[in-house]
Amino acid sequence: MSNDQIDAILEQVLARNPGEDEFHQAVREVFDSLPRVLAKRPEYTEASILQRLCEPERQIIFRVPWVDDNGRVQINRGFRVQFNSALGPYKGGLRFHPTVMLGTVKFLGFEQIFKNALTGMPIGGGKGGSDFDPKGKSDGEIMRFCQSFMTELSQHLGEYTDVPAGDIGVGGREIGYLFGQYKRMTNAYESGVLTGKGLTWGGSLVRTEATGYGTVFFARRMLELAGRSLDGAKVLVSGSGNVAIYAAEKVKEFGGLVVGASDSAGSIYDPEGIDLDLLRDIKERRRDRISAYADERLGAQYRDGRRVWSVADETPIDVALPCATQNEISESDAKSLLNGGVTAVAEGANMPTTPEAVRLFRDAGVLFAPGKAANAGGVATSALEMQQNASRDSWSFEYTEQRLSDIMDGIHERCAETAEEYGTPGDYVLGANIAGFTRVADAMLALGVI
Ligand SMILES: NC(=O)c1ccc[n+]([C@@H]2O[C@H](COP(=O)([O-])OP(=O)(O)OC[C@H]3O[C@@H](n4cnc5c(N)ncnc54)[C@H](O)[C@@H]3O)[C@@H](O)[C@H]2O)c1
Repeated sequence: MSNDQIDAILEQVLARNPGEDEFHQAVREVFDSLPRVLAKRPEYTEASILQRLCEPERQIIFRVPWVDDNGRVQINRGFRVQFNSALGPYKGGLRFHPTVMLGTVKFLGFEQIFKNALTGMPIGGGKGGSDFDPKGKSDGEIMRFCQSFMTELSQHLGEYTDVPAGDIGVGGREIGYLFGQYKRMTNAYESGVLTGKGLTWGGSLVRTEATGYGTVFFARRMLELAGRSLDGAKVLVSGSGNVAIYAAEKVKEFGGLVVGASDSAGSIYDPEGIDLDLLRDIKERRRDRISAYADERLGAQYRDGRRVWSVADETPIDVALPCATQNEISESDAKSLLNGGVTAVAEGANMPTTPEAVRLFRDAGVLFAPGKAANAGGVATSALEMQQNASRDSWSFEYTEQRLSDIMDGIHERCAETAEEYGTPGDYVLGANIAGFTRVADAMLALGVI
């Protein structure tokens, strides 16, 4: 397939999905990596694999009515995009955040197809969520919302059909309420229908830590191959949620110093290294803003409205781990990081680096691990949770963490080898896109035109 033909398909995808900028960005980024593989494998073009990949198998949009603590009826919108099931049941998280719209869910679902393929496990790609904002809601409101959301969604799920998990705004508490309502709606204790469950009711050890830990396992391997290490490295982590906290924890275990973190209101700089117990207490228990950290920790600064990457304007930084949300490293943030001496970036979040920033990093020779490879540890451990549920078993922390570490090394090898095979050694973006794409495309070819 020529570059012109690829561009023409891209134009069709953009025209068919107007206004979905993040979805456009995700598709464009994958397409950019594909000319060489499409030239080598004409059967993908003959079977219209690209066009089929960009059209979700099913998209569900539904009303979510619920009653708030003042007795008022509230309405939110729910989504589930079942994108591609060539490799297994749809698998991907649910995001509850006021910015969620169809294009957000489609971008995340599209990324998820390739990420899940890269893990080597039998899982397809999907994603869901709602524009519901959990911030400032009571437990009762969260529960009523989750119950209403699941009342509709339950019709479309099943351990062999579609298996959601958490994402931004959906943690253990929400998964509990969602699972409870699913159980009630179906009169079945179908553990394998949701992952991220509590440890006493079917969850897997290490699932909570998996995305953050996995990102750091990937970064460690990438640095190792370049003759470097996390030991003694100065690191910035964005966000202070699930992925950020456990990424920071693993960096510390490997001898790195995490000096910055953030939330959507601002960032903190702590030259002595972030006190993770304090951060976790503020974020996980008190559900407070990150500014509280600087109030309670001597020597730490709070930077209202500023991204954590601005810390690199003041002190040298070796590694950046964006773990908050999409497009959170702009071109000027990338310049700050480069001026601060950053040599490696690993994406814990999905698509956190804008295309302009990715270009700057690649031109500067920064080791760059794209999210669909670096943050695949979460979904991989979800697949391990499904395995444990299917065999009515539960594994130890050490065993599960070792499996996660092996899976991340495997993903790293797959990306590195593919980049090498296609003549761009060290290009993890191209390696991840092609390795993920070929695994799904081959399965789609085998399954016929469906
Ligand atoms: N949880 C998982 O297993 C998992 C797996 C793969 C990828 N991811 C991705 O990782 C990212 C974080 O997810 P999470 O599960 O940690 O969610 P979370 O809700 O636990 O945490 C999100 C964090 O990001 C911060 N944040 C949100 N919007 C922001 C903004 N505009 N600017 C700065 N900070 C902002 C929040 O304050 C919070 O600290 C998302 O991109 C998600 O899709 C999560």
